[in-house]
Amino acid sequence: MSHSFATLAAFRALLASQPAVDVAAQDAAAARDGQLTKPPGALGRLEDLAIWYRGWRGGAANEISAPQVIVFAGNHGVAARGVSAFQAEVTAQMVMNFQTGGAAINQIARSVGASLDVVSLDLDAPTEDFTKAPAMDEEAFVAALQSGWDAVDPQADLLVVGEMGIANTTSAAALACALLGGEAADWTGRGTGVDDAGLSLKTRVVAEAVALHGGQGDGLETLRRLGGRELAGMVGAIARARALRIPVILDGFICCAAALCLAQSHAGALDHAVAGHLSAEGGHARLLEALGKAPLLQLGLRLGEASGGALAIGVLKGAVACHVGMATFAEAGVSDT
Ligand SMILES: Cc1cc2ncn([C@H]3O[C@H](COP(=O)(O)O)[C@@H](O)[C@H]3O)c2cc1C
Ligand SMILES: O=C(O)c1cccnc1
Repeated sequence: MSHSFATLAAFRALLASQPAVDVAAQDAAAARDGQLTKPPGALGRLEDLAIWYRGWRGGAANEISAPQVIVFAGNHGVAARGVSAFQAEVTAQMVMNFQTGGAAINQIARSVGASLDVVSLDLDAPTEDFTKAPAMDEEAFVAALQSGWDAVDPQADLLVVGEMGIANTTSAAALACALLGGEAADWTGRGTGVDDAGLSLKTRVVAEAVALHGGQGDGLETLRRLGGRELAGMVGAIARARALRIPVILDGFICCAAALCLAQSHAGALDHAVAGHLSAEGGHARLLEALGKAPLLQLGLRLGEASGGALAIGVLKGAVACHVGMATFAEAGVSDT
């Protein structure tokens, strides 16, 4: 079942009626986990992951065979302030690179057996510079949420969302600072690699943006003001995955900043999501702590493009494969003491 929502109020209403975890499926998975041929707890977090995954999928126990990766692309008015080490044209150029298979995410998605969709969101119409005005009006914001909602494949059994958008670590830092407090400097990192002068300019820009838009509304309203189309696209997709009972792996700092907006508007809206990795971008560790999510991987990545989340597909596949395929002590004739 798909929905279109003409207004933000309609999207909020959908969020209020999302499915909960299937407790019976979760309990059955926990019971099965206890009977598998291994010392109790010996598969560590893989055991919790498998139980969590089965709880959200419900129904028959299957291995993960149809993971979907979606990369949303958008352009930011604030890029004109010089907050990135790269120019805004790179967003569209990288979309071409995704389409011809030349980016990191193309290789990673293929290596873990995931499909890859790239959703380009009005690259010719950057959002407003949010140091001067809200990034998006409601119409643009809702359209981006809807694009994310529509991009999820109902046949997928796992979703990873990520982004491409020059200057979007500035947007992510402003969102985290506005919603979680602290100083702009606590949340502002080097992104694509700005130098010291660039970092201090970027920190001032984040502070200006938070002074203008902080405390003006809940997570979704803050996302409209300080976010971007690709961040809103990720939020729409995470919400649609919940409606379809598709578990989600979050990517790095930018993805988690977008996800934070959803969680701050609707408590529990990320219960069907895990954190794929800890990014090297300053602020991600604190952001994950606020989300209450421990990362699956820590590889020093600071790329975005869903790359860290997609790498974590392999971990989740391994967890579910063990859960589904292992013999129980009784089946294998292995003594359980
Ligand atoms: C060639 C290239 C490929 C990328 N792939 C992801 N990003 C990442 O860098 C950007 C965020 O950093 P900032 O806020 O400093 O602009 C985003 O587009 C993010 O996806 C890239 C950036 C570049 C330059
Ligand atoms: O963690 C991320 O999402 C990230 C970090 C730096 C640049 N682009 C993305």
